[in-house]
Order: sequence, then structure tokens, then C-alpha cells
Amino acid sequence: MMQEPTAAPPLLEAVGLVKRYGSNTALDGVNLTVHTGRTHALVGRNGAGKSTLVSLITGLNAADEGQIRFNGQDAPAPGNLHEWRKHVACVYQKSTIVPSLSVAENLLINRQDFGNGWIDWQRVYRTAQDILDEWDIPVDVRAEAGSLDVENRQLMEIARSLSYGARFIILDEPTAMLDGRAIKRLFARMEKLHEQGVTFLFISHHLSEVYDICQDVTVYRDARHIITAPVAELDKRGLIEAMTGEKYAEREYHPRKLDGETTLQVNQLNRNGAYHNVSFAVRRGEMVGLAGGGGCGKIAVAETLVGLQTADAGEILLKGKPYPAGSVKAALAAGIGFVPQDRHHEGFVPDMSIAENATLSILERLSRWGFISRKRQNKLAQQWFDALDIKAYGIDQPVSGLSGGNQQKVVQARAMANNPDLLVMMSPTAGVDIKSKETLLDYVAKSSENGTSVLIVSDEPDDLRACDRVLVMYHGRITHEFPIGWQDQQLIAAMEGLTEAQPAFAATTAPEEHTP
Ligand SMILES: Nc1ncnc2c1ncn2[C@@H]1O[C@H](COP(=O)(O)OP(=O)(O)OP(=O)(O)O)[C@@H](O)[C@H]1O
Repeated sequence: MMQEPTAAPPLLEAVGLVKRYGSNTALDGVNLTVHTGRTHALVGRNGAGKSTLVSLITGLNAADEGQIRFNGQDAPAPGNLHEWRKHVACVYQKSTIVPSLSVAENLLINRQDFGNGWIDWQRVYRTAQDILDEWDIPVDVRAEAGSLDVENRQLMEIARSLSYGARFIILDEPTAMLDGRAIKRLFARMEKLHEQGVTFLFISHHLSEVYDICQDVTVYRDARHIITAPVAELDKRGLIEAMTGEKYAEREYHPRKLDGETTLQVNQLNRNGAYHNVSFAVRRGEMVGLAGGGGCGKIAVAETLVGLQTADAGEILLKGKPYPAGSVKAALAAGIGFVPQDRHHEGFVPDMSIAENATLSILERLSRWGFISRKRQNKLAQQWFDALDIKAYGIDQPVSGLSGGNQQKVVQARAMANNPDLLVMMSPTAGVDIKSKETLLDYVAKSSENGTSVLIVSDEPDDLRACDRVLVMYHGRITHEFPIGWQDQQLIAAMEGLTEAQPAFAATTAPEEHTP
């Protein structure tokens, strides 16, 4: 189903784009047509080619074949970024700002009329303020850009793109690092900019967002264009089937009988300003969710368990024994595996291969007399590669060349390779496509059946559905516990603090004790 042609030429028309990396074809003759004023979603599984397409339609890379036109005119020559910026810009998940400079400097960086010789700072701030005012973007021009949170950093990058003249903005997984309220604010801002004549290409693995804010959707699968349709004509089931190429089946979740010994026991854990009186246990083979909105303290609790942070008071026992606090090494040695929140900093070594990264945590086990057995390493890595459905040309590929979601899977493999007693996963499916999410979470569920205890720390209902119990944190305290089978609305209301703490937790949630 193609979009009805309108009188004006499309804002973007990409036809027959091919891009190869060595023997790997990242895009195999794909099309994309975006019309002015229609928010267009681009979706596809990890490695489908979305980021590669963005690199071509923003002029960062040259296509091997195909044409790109903006408003009926041929696109500038690849690499002439000054000209491309007038047509299109992309706000990436990873920031492109200079953190040590002010918002104003970031907005006006690299402009011919600023920064040559003597700088008139009053003029810099005034011009930057004018840009933000024109688009009604409430960011302080004098703030250090590195101090902005993700939400404001994205707004600043949008304003910068618009100031170059672009009226076509690509948002690459903009909601991946935002909590529910910030996502609502972002969507409201997009609506407003849309009214001011800005068109968005929206890339997201959260399909409900596609239905919330997009009018058209394009699906790529395995480097190919599968379908473009108005979202109103393609329901969620159809969309998932287009993405996966398989029939979609609804899942059911059932309670399990769990009576194994306690693997993790957390007693009255406190960290000033982060979490308070946190107590819970995870049994052998149990999957527990730790949910909550941004700033609720769930990540701080998880990072304390794995040694990335320390508590001010309280007790953590693994199989009945304490282990040294504040040391990742000690946590790993005690039997904890973890998927960190920030995979770019703590997750993987980019220049090392999939095999090397996936087996980082067990190098000792793979070595004999100080030499690593490559055969054993590769065998194990290959098992993970297949089990997690990693899309790459092989286990020797450096992780830096993988798509975002596939990098996440390598981090996951590393966390599980050690066969830990307790697996702590923070936002484990951020950037992971819907099918891979299922594969990954199924794998975790299978490990739990074999005795691994699991703590999934996330605000994403889909990550938590298979958990035997979900604990919800709000303002640093556990306020609710839901057994498997909860409804999304229940969980979201608790995460947003819209429902009173349950009686079992109310005693620890007295408002006067609250430290934001
Ligand atoms: N610089 C590169 N070198 C080698 N291969 C690459 C490079 N960039 C991308 N690829 C490959 O091209 C394919 C498409 O990757 P791309 O990053 O475009 O996927 P994506 O749809 O954005 O995925 P994700 O949702 O995981 O971000 C993948 O197989 C990837 O490994």
C-alpha cells in the first residue's frame, strides 16, 4: 500500500539505495518516501538497515547505488555536510554535543559568522536565545551543555538542526533513555513543531509509540524494504508480521511454584538521596522485576548489588553470605552476572570481536596454563551467537560494527556466560527489536528454570511480563508488588505514583521520611 501521491514532490525520496560493507549488504535496494507534514515511522529488527539508511540520507555516507531527492531536487554530494544540513538532521541516541561548551556555543558552533577572531558574547547568547525562542524550546542558553539531561539535550539538538534551515528531522530512538513523563513531553513538543512545519522521521523499537504519533510507517527487514503504509491501515499484528516475516502469536503467562532457597537477600538498604529501606529477596530460579519511572532509585539499587555503587546502610547477602561492597570484581566472583544500564561505557570493548566480548567474564575458565583456548572460546561464543540470534557475519566481527541492538545482545551473552547464581539486568532490551526481545527474555526464563535467579530492572512492561513478581519503586522506596499476570495499567499507575503504596510497604513509605 503506497501513500497517495500529493501535488508537491515528496520531502524525501530515496530510491533503490544499496549499501555494502565488504561482503555484508546493509541495504539492498531500499526505498523511502516521506511527505511534508506526515510523521513517518521507520521500523525493523536489529540490523535491518535503519541506521545505515540514516547515514545515507544525512550525507554521512555515500550509497553504492540509488538516488536521494529532497523536494524533487537531487541531494547534495555525499560528505558536503554543510549543504545536507539545510535539508535534514538526525538527533541520535548518543549525543553529538560538546559537553564542556555552553548551550549557546553548541548551537552556533562551526558557523562562519561566529567564532572567527573576537567573539561578541552578548551577540552569541542573543542569537542562541532567538533560535530557542523561535521554536519555543525552554533550554537555558548559558547552561553547560554537558549538564543537560537527555530530554533537554535532545531539544537543543533539534533547535540546532532547525537553525541550519532543515525542516526534516530524524529522531533515532529518541525515547530509549526517557521516562514516561519525558516521553509525553517530547511527543507534545513534536506536535507543536509539526504545526510549525517540521516533518519527523521517527525510529523506535516501541511500536505503541508509532501508533501514538506517526501517520505513515515503513518497515525494513534484512536490508530490504517490506512495506510502507498509513499506520491507520496497518494494525500492530500486521506490523509485527511485516517486521519478523512470521505469524504473530499472543503469549500467556502463568504462575510457577517456587520454593527453592533464597539466592539474594536485601535488608534495609539505604543510600542517601537514592533509595530507602529497600528490602526484598529473590529465590533460586525466581524471576523478579524491579520497576519504576526515571529517578525512582531502581538503577541505584541494581548498581549497588553489582558493585557499581555503594549503600550507606543495610545488608546484601548472596546465598546467605555477604560479599565486598562497591567492587564489581567481588560481585562477579560472588556469583553475580549483570547487564549494565550504560552499555557504551560498561558493556563492551568496541574493537574486540563478538567472541572475545561474549567470553570476557570467563577468560579464566577458558585458559589453561595461562593460554586461552580459542577453540573453547569460539565454541561457546558460537552457542551464544545462535541462541541470541545475533546478526553479524560471524563471531569474529568487531562489536563496533554491529547494530545497536546486536551490541546489546553481546552484552547479554557476556553477563550470562559465567553461569551466575544471580543475573541482574538493567534495561535489558533497550534498543532491542521486538523479536529479539522475545528470544532474549525466553532465554533468561529458560536459565531461571535451570536455577538462575534473575532480577530484571526496567520500566518497560514487556521486559517484566514473564517475572514471577514485579516490585515497583517510587521515590526511592518499594511501594508495590504484583504477582505475574498484572495489567499494564496497574503497573504504570504504580510506577507513576498514582496509586497508594500497598499496606505491606506503607510503613516504610511515610512521607516525612521521603528524601527526593
Ligand atoms: N561500519 C560497518 N561495518 C560493517 N558492517 C556494518 C557497519 N555498519 C553497519 N553494518 C552492518 O549493516 C547491517 C545494518 O545495520 P544497521 O546499523 O543499519 O541496523 P539497524 O536497523 O539500525 O539496527 P538496530 O535497530 O540494531 O540499531 C548490520 O548487519 C550491520 O552489522
